[in-house]
Amino acid sequence: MAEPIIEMRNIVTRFGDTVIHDGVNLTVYPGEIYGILGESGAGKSVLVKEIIMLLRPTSGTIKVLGKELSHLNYVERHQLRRSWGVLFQFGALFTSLTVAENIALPLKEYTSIPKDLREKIVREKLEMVGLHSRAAALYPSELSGGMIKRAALARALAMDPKLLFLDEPTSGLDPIGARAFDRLIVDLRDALDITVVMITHDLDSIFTIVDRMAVLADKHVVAEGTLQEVMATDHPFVQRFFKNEYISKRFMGKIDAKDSAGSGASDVQ
Ligand SMILES: Nc1ncnc2c1ncn2[C@@H]1O[C@H](COP(=O)(O)OP(=O)(O)OP(=O)(O)O)[C@@H](O)[C@H]1O
Repeated sequence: MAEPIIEMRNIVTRFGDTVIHDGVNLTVYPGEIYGILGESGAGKSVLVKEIIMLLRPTSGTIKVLGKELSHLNYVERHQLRRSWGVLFQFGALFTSLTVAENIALPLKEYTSIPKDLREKIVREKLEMVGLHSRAAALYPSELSGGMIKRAALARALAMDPKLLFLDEPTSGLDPIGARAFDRLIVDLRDALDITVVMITHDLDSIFTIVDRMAVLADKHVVAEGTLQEVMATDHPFVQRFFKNEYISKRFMGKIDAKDSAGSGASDVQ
């Protein structure tokens, strides 16, 4: 198997006396769409913030792209940050900037690319996420929910990242928009050869586009692996989350289809 692109080992996270993670381990491999699942408050966002260096764990080690985060100096941290894009929940676009200005922001902040080239990159990224070039001049308040997500995704892709972090990417979208966004994630992964880590509660996404996942509960990763591996775990949260009749009826056909295809999640729509 390839070298992991992200490795978390024995992560402990405490805020004051409150323990959020008590020995979390997970491994993400290149090219995967990796899901992080768990109840509200389980510590999914904190875990991702630790990977992208917005928070430091109390103890434990995190390796991203072969680099151990706690060993990096200021310049190395700055360089590593350029290797990923992040789509926060609700898009988090700057409301006072147009879509084009939002997408160009990381390019302005991290590079000295001239304005005309920046504009070309913005056009490219808009096309990549399926937005019309007319969207460039619009402000976030003029966009639909789906367009905001796509614009925020375009901004996350501005620096040609190797890794993409998505926080509940389909939340707030209608079912058709959510499935279209799932397809976009798979297409981008395939076309750009990126690794995607996404926090999600969306069963459709979990059953159709996630390759491997970690389930956070009781301050630990209680299950990690493919859907079949995770569903074989008898932890009560996993049982509650996956094993009820509604889910079985709705999704079992899809599991079989994925199994018989014998390959990646993009086989199943
Ligand atoms: N900077 C912080 N300082 C103190 N406590 C924090 C901080 N960030 C998060 N927490 C706490 O850590 C716990 C886990 O939060 P986190 O946002 O990671 O949960 P989550 O699993 O992502 O939940 P949700 O699905 O609701 O977004 C929560 O109890 C939260 O209040």
